[in-house]
Amino acid sequence: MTKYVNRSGLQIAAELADFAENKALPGTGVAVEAFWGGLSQLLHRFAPRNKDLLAKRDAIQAKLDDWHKANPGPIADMPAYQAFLREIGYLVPEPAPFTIGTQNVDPEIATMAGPQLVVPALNDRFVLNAANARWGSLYDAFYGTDALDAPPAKAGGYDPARGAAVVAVAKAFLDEAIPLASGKWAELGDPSHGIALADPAQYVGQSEKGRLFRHNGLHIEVIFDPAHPIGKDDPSGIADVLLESALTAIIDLEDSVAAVDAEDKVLGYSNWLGLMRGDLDASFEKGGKTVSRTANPDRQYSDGLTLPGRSLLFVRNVGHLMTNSAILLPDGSEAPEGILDALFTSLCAMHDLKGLGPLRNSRAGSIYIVKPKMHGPEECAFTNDLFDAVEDILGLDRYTVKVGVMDEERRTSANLAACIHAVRDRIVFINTGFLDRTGDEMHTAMQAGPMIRKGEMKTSSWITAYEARNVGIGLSCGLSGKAQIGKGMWAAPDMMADMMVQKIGHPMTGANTAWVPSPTAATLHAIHYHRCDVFARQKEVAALAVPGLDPLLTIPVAPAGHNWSAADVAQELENNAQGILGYVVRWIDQGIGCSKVPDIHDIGLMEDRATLRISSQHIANWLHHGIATREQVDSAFSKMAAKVDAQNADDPLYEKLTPDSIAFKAARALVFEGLVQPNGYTEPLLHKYRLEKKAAARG
Ligand SMILES: CC(=O)SCCNC(=O)CCNC(=O)[C@H](O)C(C)(C)COP(=O)(O)OP(=O)(O)OC[C@H]1O[C@@H](n2cnc3c(N)ncnc32)[C@H](O)[C@@H]1OP(=O)(O)O
Ligand SMILES: O=CC(=O)O
Ligand SMILES: [Mg+2]
Repeated sequence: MTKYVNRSGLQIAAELADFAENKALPGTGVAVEAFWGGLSQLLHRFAPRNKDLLAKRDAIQAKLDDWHKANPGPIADMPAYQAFLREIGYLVPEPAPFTIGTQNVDPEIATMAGPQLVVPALNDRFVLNAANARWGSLYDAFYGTDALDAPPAKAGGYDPARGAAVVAVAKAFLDEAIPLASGKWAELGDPSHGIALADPAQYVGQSEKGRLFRHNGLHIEVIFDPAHPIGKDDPSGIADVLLESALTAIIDLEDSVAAVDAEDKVLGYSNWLGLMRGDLDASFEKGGKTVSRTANPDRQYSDGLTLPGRSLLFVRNVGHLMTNSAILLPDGSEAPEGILDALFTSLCAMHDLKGLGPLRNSRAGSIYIVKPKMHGPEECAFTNDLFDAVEDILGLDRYTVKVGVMDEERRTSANLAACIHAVRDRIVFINTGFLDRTGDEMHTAMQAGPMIRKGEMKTSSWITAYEARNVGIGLSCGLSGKAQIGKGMWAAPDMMADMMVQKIGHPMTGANTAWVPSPTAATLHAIHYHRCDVFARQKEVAALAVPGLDPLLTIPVAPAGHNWSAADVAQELENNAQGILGYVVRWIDQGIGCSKVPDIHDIGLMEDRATLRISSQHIANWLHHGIATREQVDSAFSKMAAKVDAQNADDPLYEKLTPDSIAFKAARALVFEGLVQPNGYTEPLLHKYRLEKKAAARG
């Protein structure tokens, strides 16, 4: 049972009060009483408005459901459909042309182009790794992944044949990014005689063993060390090639975490505080040894040049939907979690702004918050007002708190310019969160008919229009040079060869960042920003026509006469059921919010709340429209439960899925109650069953 203490009329979980009063507030200049008083007023002012916005979502969805019931199937009369959407306030008027006015933005966001890493906030080992992923070894990234087109490493230590292939491909990359005046990097001899570059201006400086170069705004450090095991066999003593990789990273309190109560929230906030101070550390067992990890210092080069040693960090708050028992309002109800996140994560970031710890995050003096799952401009305006109020409580200058708007709900995509306008003086990114967006696409048109298969979504017309509109509208609102236009996650963490082929498509669209799931993926994806000059590309893309609403609003309902075979249906159900079970069992039983789960083809896919939203809504949709029966769905769940058990056989903490296990019930509920989940979200059921599991574990 949560123990509460009373502060300014609120019931605050004791561990959260302790965190605030003894860890987060000291040094910030914000007095304890003023903080709790401010929070009390903040909740008084914003909790009812938050509730109204959620009620509006439900009211709109109910009208959409009725409309689709009356007009089943794909949209036959687009003008009539759009008129209806305007009438119910789903589509709102476009703002007059405008340019965002955001100030004090760090260059990693405004003027540089490179990968963005996302990491679950509750995992200290991973978040430190993410902060340090600003620089990554290209040799390691090729050696350890299928991005290298060479036979796998032979067992038993370093494989020299694979190593040679790594060196060859890394040097070929150097020939592309920092060509020599004559010859190839593979032919470079003793570097002490100097390295003549085709463009000498690319040389930036040197460190003890490294030579530092720059291309397309990104740094490359070539390490020369003839005493190193790799360098000693290299004709010029090159031991490694380091790439500036994850320019920015998002410490995620949302899609990738399981945070259901004060205990979990305090863990997430503590890790964020440690990162903002620069004194977070983590110890863990790896390869039979205890490893300690801390945040890397900045990097020093000749002539006093200092480069950031860490990714510039954002924190992703939760959206407007959930409440959390960490704080109870005077009427005993739970406080909206997004309001808590806004205040607590901003407070923690003051340790960075005030330089209270050993390291700095934002050199420009900003706090970077990603806000997910907002539906339309009114909800963006709510966030803007909320951040104003947070700044007032904490004594921060107006617009210190910046916002990244996830374009991941359909009502936001359809009114994107108005959404940007609502936060125009604090916006630092728009990003296509296509995973949540796909879930919302399905739920919005749930009543229209059976959806196309999950695998076909990525090529359907709405998603193409959505991606292109996001860039086009972002450019027309003046984001280039001031803010990020971002692309979504590469959700196949082990498929790096495919990523190398496909993900260059992201910078080519004019996006100056895109999400990657791991530091290794960040280093490999960085290559794409050497191959594509994004800011030049943005100028070309700005001249292209932006797709209109018609393709965006074309719903992915299967045309009449679809004829999926019994085998197609079984495969679709089993694939979704496997993803759901594999993800949910670790979420509910172990509190792991992001997992790599093998799909039906045994490809490990990143699963999180957003991919769960897709899979659960897809089955719910096919069930609702009679493409599958309850019995078929249950049989897919039973079959896949055995498979998921086998996949987890090596995990000593794993508990098998049985019909009575809480995790299995949660997975079934996500599908069988999927139709009535708000906007098809997974959080309400995930939280309910995780809390049940935690209570059961406490006895
Ligand atoms: C829809 C959306 O919202 S997408 C955004 C949310 N998704 C995410 O944030 C994905 C983040 N990624 C992850 O959580 C993980 O990469 C997973 C779950 C996909 C795979 O995790 P694992 O199976 O443990 O990965 P794997 O075994 O290949 O690698 C683990 C190593 O990589 C590191 N690593 C993996 N992912 C990350 C990451 N995102 N950030 C930092 N380090 C990471 C780990 O620290 C670990 O290294 P260590 O042993 O030195 O500490
Ligand atoms: O948050 C990202 C998404 O794709 O959803
Ligand atoms: Mg999302």
